[in-house]
Amino acid sequence: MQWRIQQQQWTKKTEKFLVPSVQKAWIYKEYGAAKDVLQLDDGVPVPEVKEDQVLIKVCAAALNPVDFKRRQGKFKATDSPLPTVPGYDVAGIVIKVGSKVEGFKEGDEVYGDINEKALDNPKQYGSLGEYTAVEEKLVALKPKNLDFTQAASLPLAILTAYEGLERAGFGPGKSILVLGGAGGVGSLVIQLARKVFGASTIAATSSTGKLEFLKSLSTDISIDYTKQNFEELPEKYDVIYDAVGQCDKAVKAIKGGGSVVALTGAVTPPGFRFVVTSNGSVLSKLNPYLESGEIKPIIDPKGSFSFSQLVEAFSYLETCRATGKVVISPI
Ligand SMILES: NC(=O)C1=CN([C@@H]2O[C@H](COP(=O)(O)OP(=O)(O)OC[C@H]3O[C@@H](n4cnc5c(N)ncnc54)[C@H](OP(=O)(O)O)[C@@H]3O)[C@@H](O)[C@H]2O)C=CC1
Ligand SMILES: CC[C@H]1OC(C)=C(O)C1=O
Repeated sequence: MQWRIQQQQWTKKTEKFLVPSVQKAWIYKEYGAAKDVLQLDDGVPVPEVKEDQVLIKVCAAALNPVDFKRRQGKFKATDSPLPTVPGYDVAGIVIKVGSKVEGFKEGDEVYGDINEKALDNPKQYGSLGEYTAVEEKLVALKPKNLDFTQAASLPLAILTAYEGLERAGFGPGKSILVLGGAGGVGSLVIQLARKVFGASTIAATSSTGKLEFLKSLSTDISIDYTKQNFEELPEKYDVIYDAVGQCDKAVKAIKGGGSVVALTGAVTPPGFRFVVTSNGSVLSKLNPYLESGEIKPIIDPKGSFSFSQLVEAFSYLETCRATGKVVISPI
């Protein structure tokens, strides 16, 4: 039976929303390729709201590589049970709050990464559905100047960018090289390094066609990796932020005492790995930079993909050629 909310029913006085018991969501019941395992199901249960959670009517959701790596079974040892509704990044409207929620009310427009630990028992019911439940500590009020598509593009990537720079001890007057500067995380590392952390010099790598994009993000040095090997160039850096998986080369390009943030791939000392922790308070702390326009969300030039185009969207993300973020909107 096709189940849909014909319209949100609420009374202006109480602003109560009717919460359905089932929803339309993308699911996979086994690990595998997007075209083989993703199904659009209109009978998926709407998750119960726990006392510290809010229920969000999803307006937009962004894709991350962790979504496809998880669906491929790369983290099955610590995954939640199948079937899975994928999706970490969400932007939407709070329609129900748990009994102990203090920071949000029904009708609030919010955004966040719904999984506190990306790989440790991520939620079974993710953001690629009409509704998702998430702890209030993991979400923040949506920046006033951003639409839901722009807001959904940010959480996991900007939290990763910020946490990696913090862990590396990056700060004013320091130099950084960003490997993968055109990607979802890299494009935010460049912006945060400049606007929040006070970098002296920012370099980044990309292919030929994205060099101008890197410069638009404020890089001082834009390296075309199809023509030059960064590790063979004379410049050395206080921090190298590796969003590609080139830690073995990066350790040859740091200054004495420098560090390499290794998001993916093998880690060579003094490089280090971390797995992003979701945190609504960090998003709130960054909101002024977003609302002032100092930090800008980057949506891939293909634009957002519709809810029904999820398989195409993952196929594109899995080429590892996306510029900025791949977003699913509207939902
Ligand atoms: N440890 C953690 O907590 C986290 C880890 N990650 C991981 O970090 C990696 C990056 O994530 P994300 O930014 O979302 O990925 P994206 O899919 O957004 O990255 C795509 C970008 O990568 C660039 N790229 C690909 N190969 C190279 C290369 N050899 N040199 C320079 N740039 C390159 C592409 O530019 P071009 O087309 O010019 O090559 C493209 O713009 C992923 O492996 C992801 O799994 C992400 C978030 C958290
Ligand atoms: C081990 C890094 C893993 O964690 C996240 C969030 C990714 O995208 C990864 O590849």
